[in-house]
Amino acid sequence: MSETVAERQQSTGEVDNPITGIDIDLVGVTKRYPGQKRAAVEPIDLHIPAGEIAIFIGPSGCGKTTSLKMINRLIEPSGGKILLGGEDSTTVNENELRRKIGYVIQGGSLFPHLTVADNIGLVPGLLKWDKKRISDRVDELLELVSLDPKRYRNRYPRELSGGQQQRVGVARGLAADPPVILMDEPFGAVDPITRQRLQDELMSIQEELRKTIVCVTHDIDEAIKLGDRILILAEGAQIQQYDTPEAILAAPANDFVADFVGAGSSLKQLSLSRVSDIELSQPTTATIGESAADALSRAQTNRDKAVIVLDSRRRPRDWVWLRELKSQDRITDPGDDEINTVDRRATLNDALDTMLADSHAGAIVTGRRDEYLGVINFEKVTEHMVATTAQVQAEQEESGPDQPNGTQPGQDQPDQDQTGQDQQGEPQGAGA
Ligand SMILES: Nc1ncnc2c1ncn2[C@@H]1O[C@H](COP(=O)(O)OP(=O)(O)OP(=O)(O)O)[C@@H](O)[C@H]1O
Repeated sequence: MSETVAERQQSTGEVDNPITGIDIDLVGVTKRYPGQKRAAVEPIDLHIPAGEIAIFIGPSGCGKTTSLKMINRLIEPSGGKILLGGEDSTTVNENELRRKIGYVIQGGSLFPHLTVADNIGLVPGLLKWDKKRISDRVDELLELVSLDPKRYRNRYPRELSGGQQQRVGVARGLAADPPVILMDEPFGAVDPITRQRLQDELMSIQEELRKTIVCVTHDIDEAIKLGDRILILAEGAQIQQYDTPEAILAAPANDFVADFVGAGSSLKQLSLSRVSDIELSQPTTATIGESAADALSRAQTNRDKAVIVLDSRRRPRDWVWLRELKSQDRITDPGDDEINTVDRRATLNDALDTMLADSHAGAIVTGRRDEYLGVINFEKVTEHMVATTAQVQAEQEESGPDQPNGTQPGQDQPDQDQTGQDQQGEPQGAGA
């Protein structure tokens, strides 16, 4: 199995933030629902290292959600053991489980009659934190998920957009600072651009907090983008492959995986390229409140056609054409309007999507806590993609046509039973 970012950082000592997550181990875990002929989860062995994001993916009904929910005992296993940081989860009481595991589901699933603050403060309240501590924690988490506490803490869920509700859902999952976060299709209910922003934010939060995150998704691109490791399951939660996205794309373990990863998996390697691989341009910036004439004159000297407006914490708030500046006295705050940005960890595919939704032929790039970093340009992305495609093709020609089980990534597969029953390749990666 190839090395993950967390492993590399550990072995080289280049650790920015300490890991706050804990190991999760499934040992011979099974689940048979009453009256079920075939077990939903046949014995599964799995090790998820502390500080990593593991993504569960597989066809509908293969047992992803059941496997996830057994980790926080929303579903009781029929057999086997689940260890959290080496401790058997069946010996842990309910409050201790709440403290250890945060849970985030599609749409945020907020309580409609509670404010944002009360939704986020729910678990800390159950854990009997005092009011001041809960209130401070709510503000801290709203900042972390890029919602201004003053503006949002007293709103009700119906007063938020779908993406904002989902952010509050993430904040609620993080509220008691649990080492483990479980996410079930967390970004399934929002439009593609919001989905991409939420994924970026999750990666940014994870870089800071280094929890152990287990996430179920139906979207292979989301799995490739977010996962340190991807677990590909077939019916009965049988492990087909459990490895890094790079390793799975380069060498699918069997036909089932190759088929699941999908046609053009060599091209999918492009979605492994990140915004941070590209040199950013640095157009003129201006700060809210400063003289518009000063900003205009700087932009004209730099031969820029537009200016990026930052707030006092250097977060991008607007991208204005010079003609709009000419009618202004001061650089103004655009208010509630959200600006499209991409995180530096976003994939180039995401960056392209954001550019297409914008009229500037570029996308504003942000780093930790939404801080402005520069602009990624269309030409730079296409140049990089052309170079990467050429490299992937050259590597494929060099390695010849033989792939595991005679399958070439991207090659059309014969009709297969999605249950995996017709597959010849042995499931791999169990207990890896
Ligand atoms: N409460 C239940 N009672 C009986 N069978 C169930 C129950 N919950 C799930 N199952 C069955 O167990 C199997 C696994 O279900 P699970 O929800 O874990 O799959 P999944 O991979 O998450 O599916 P999806 O991607 O469609 O959400 C399915 O065959 C499902 O019908």
